[in-house]
Amino acid sequence: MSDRKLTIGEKLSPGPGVRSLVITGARIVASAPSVATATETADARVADVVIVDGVVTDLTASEAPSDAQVIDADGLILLPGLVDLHTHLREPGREDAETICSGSRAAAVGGYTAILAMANTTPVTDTAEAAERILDLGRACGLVDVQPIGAVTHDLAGGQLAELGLMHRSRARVNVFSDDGRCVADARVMRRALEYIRSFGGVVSQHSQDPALAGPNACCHEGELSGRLGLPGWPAVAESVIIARDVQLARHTGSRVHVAHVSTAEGVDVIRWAKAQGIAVTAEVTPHHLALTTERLAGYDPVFKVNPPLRPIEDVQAVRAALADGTIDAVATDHAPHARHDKEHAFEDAAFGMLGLETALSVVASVMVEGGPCGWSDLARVMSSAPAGIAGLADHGRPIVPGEPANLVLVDPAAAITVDRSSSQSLSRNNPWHGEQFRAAVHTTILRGRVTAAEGAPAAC
Ligand SMILES: NC(=O)N[C@@H](CC(=O)O)C(=O)O
Ligand SMILES: [Zn+2]
Ligand SMILES: [Zn+2]
Repeated sequence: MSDRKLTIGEKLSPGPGVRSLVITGARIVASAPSVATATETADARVADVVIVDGVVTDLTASEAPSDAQVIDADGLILLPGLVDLHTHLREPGREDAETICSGSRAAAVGGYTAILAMANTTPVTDTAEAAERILDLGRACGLVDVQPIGAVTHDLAGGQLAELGLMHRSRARVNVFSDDGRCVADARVMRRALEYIRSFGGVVSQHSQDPALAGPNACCHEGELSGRLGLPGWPAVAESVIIARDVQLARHTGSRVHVAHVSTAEGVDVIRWAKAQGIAVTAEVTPHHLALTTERLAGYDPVFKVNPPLRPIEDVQAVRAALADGTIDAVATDHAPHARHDKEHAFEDAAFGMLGLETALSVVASVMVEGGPCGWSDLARVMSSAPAGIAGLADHGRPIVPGEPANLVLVDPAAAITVDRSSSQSLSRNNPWHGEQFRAAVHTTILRGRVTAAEGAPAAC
């Protein structure tokens, strides 16, 4: 093994001849079982990781090829690369807000090795051709595996089913379907979609929000604060009634439902009940619903306008507890970039959504690990292995052992960082964490043995 340490520049452009990499001295963390254990010290061990041709080949540096490049990971934690079930890239249609490349750069910097691209682009991803195009653009960029999500209904209109089977049988192998941004509100349409995708083990990721209960102008959690601010409110029950309906449809059809961005204690209660019945339901929560409360809206800053809305502390506590006990399976960012001219308006007129890819790990570590109920192995479960399993991504979220693809992230648990929206890789600036300080941060991201980002800088794509 070479004793030459890499400089950042070398990490970012390893050169054509480099086929092997050694990570020395990292604490290797395996994904925990489904309930928070906070036992990361017990189930982690310090070892070296040898990677040849994109695959982990050994856990002893002495077995590394003599020309291997070295990452000194003393003091760092090595996790399986993160997987995001819920990313909005704005290509095609709104490349001023995000492209597949800029979103891929943000994902790599955020520790992600795979992201699922939501279907609400212009045009909508509702055909096999559209899905393959996203797959191909993601591959051309090459910093993260971009897996398209297919729409449930044609043009997200809620009526006619999209080309579910053709999208699944295409090169894109679409497995997750969602009309996100809109709820599949018609129970009959939802039932047909679930019946259809059951044949190939697909899943519907539902934006659970009854449109009649939520109302067309709602933009704030319905409660004391919405009354005080004079903003149209959005009741928690609009979320829980759809989750209740959908878990019954999942049971009836024998098919699989995934609850996108669950945000309420009532929603969590229904999911907990459904899981106890053995119904095939999974759920995700966003970093912002784990960390921020509705009080942030007091200044009418549109950066905090998001769908579903930020909720009161009781809901925040409920989603944290549910993530720790396995009721909520995964963290997903709902990274929703918006151009300035769509976001910088009076609160009621601004677009919904906030950035998330670059800050997710730091936020989740601060809320759930540092002083929270979880260990790093739980974080690996909820941000990597569980979402990979839900989406059916076989090469991600894997244990860090010989024979597995080297899709990895190194985390510095003691890095003091201050978020600066101007240094984001995203083309948009709607970052709700601007100015916030965090302790843990992504250090290096590795996709199939290639360093895709190091210390905040992405590799060339
Ligand atoms: N989350 C948001 O607030 N916005 C999303 C749509 C969505 O997920 O609801 C978007 O596409 O901008
Ligand atoms: Zn949504
Ligand atoms: Zn979304």
